Amino acid sequence: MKITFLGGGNMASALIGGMIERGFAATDIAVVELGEQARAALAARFGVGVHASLDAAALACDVLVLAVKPQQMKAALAPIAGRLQGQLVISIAAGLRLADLGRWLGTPEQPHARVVRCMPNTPALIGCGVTGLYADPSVDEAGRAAAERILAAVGSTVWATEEGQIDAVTAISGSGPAYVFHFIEALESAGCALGFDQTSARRLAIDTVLGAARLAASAEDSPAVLRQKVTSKGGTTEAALASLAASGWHDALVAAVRAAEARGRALGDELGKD
Ligand SMILES: NC(=O)C1=CN([C@@H]2O[C@H](COP(=O)(O)OP(=O)(O)OC[C@H]3O[C@@H](n4cnc5c(N)ncnc54)[C@H](O)[C@@H]3O)[C@@H](O)[C@H]2O)C=CC1
Ligand SMILES: O=C(O)[C@@H]1CCC=N1
Repeated sequence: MKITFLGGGNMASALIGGMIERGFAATDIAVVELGEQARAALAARFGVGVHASLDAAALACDVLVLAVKPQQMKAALAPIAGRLQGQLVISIAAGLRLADLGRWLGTPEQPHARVVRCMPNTPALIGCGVTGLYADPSVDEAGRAAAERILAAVGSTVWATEEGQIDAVTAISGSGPAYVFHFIEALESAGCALGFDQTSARRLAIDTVLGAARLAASAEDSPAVLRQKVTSKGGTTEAALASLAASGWHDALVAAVRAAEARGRALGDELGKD
């Protein structure tokens, strides 16, 4: 399976790194990237083929992964509109809808329908991603299996039953690593405020998140039960959780995820108008 990435930035690098780690051949992967330095870095880091434009060589693939920013997508696809020959297209762009991508990839009379909309996340780089997928109903079983094979190489996968759920996946797990990194930053600052040097505070913060996530993933207990097991009556955790509750932490996070989902839908509305 020959795979071409359109756009070789953060997310494409995370996917390519994870795929190669899991046994995909670098010689089966090509990247179309505008930035000269980025192209050189991708070739040196992963050994993949690089192209400055979506020329015929880059288009000679089975799967085209769309990995430019949503705002860059329409212009990036203009040179190939109507030129695809049945390739499976996988879009990882936030917000952009299948109907609009199909129009931009094909012609107004004949949109390209063989498109799967996906939302991975950056831990894909170390094989620990999670991706939501939704396929246009016309995508056949082989197309779904190909998309699944690529994304499952870099983490777990969840198929959505309707396209709108991809905006929710974007808000939960696509953007989610940023929420967790922000949490780590805050725990690290607290460690520094309580007298640790930054290196030690960071170690305490990161290993706490890592250990708790691994425990949550492996234990039979729910996260709520695991939390209760840490929280001794009249103890330190209870004091911390009461302080978090008083500051509206839980509702603030739910509101943040809702804001991300709304932004995804708004991006689809704004950019799909063209
Ligand atoms: N960063 C993240 O955590 C995630 C990002 N995404 C989606 O992935 C997509 C890419 O995001 P990032 O990698 O973060 O952005 P990025 O800005 O790091 O990468 C985009 C790359 O595309 C290149 N590019 C722009 N126009 C081009 C064109 N016409 N031809 C070839 N290359 C072109 C840019 O030079 C840049 O290197 C976005 O649509 C985003 O919504 C999805 C999941 C997570
Ligand atoms: O912030 C964004 O729009 C992209 C989509 C999910 C993660 N990063």
